[in-house]
Amino acid sequence: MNTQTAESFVTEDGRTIGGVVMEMKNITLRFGGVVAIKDISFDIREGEIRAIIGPNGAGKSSMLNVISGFYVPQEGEVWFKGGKRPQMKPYQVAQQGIARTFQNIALFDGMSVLDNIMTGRLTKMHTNMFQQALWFGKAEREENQHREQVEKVIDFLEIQNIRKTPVGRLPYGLKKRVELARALAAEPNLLLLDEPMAGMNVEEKEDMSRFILDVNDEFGTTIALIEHDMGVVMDLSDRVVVMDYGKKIGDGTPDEVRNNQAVIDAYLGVAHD
Ligand SMILES: Nc1ncnc2c1ncn2[C@@H]1O[C@H](COP(=O)(O)OP(=O)(O)OP(=O)(O)O)[C@@H](O)[C@H]1O
Repeated sequence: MNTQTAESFVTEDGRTIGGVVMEMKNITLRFGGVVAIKDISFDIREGEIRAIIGPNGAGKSSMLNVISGFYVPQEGEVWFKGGKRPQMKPYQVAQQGIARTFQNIALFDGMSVLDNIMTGRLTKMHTNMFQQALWFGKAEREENQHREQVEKVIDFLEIQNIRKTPVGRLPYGLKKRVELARALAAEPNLLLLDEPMAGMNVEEKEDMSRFILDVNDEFGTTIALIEHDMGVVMDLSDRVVVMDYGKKIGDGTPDEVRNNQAVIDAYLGVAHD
């Protein structure tokens, strides 16, 4: 059954949230005897900022990896844009307009910021290496288009001054921003952020929060993120899924989640079934 809901609504801050674009239905994921995700269902609506939170080991990264095609769940279905998604490789998921960043930064340290961001365009490249090597007109035109998009992202994230710097020389907070830039270069409809503020100081977190809000606001990009900093999550998100020991224990607006007893218990370390 297609359970996609069509109603859209306008948030208090004037953003339009559309119908459901992604639906996780009864997802279970096991690693041998470890059940990382137990029968979890939730949806993501177009244009919203959706957080997945929970204590360490709750299964959050595993869930993001299911969405991005890195892990294949043993049970359950992933629905995207109203259709059941067949089993896909991560690059095929990326071609559907889903981009991600990683918990542990996954950039090429020896390459410049610009070249790292260019790799975000790979799923959109049509000419092959032979054509590029010979610099045929088509390849040249395509290269220019990619460069244009990358330059837009560099301007947007205010990293012009480091565009030629090798990534390995950058401080942590800026590396995280370059990772975001690479994901944005793919012009995603759905952006997955795995702990975008981890290891950042207060100022860097404020910058990153602003960029996430701006991406959502200016490009209408739907965002699903995992984040440990509660203040940040509650400020940024439209809705929050809470996981604990692989189960979903809460789902709703930040206020609803804040007042959910099971969530309060999980964060205080109170045992529950
Ligand atoms: N590749 C894997 N192989 C085996 N077990 C795994 C693998 N990935 C995750 N797990 C296990 O699945 C469970 C959920 O892990 P996961 O990393 O998804 O949690 P998390 O909520 O993202 O944790 P954290 O906040 O610490 O990153 C944990 O028990 C973890 O040890």
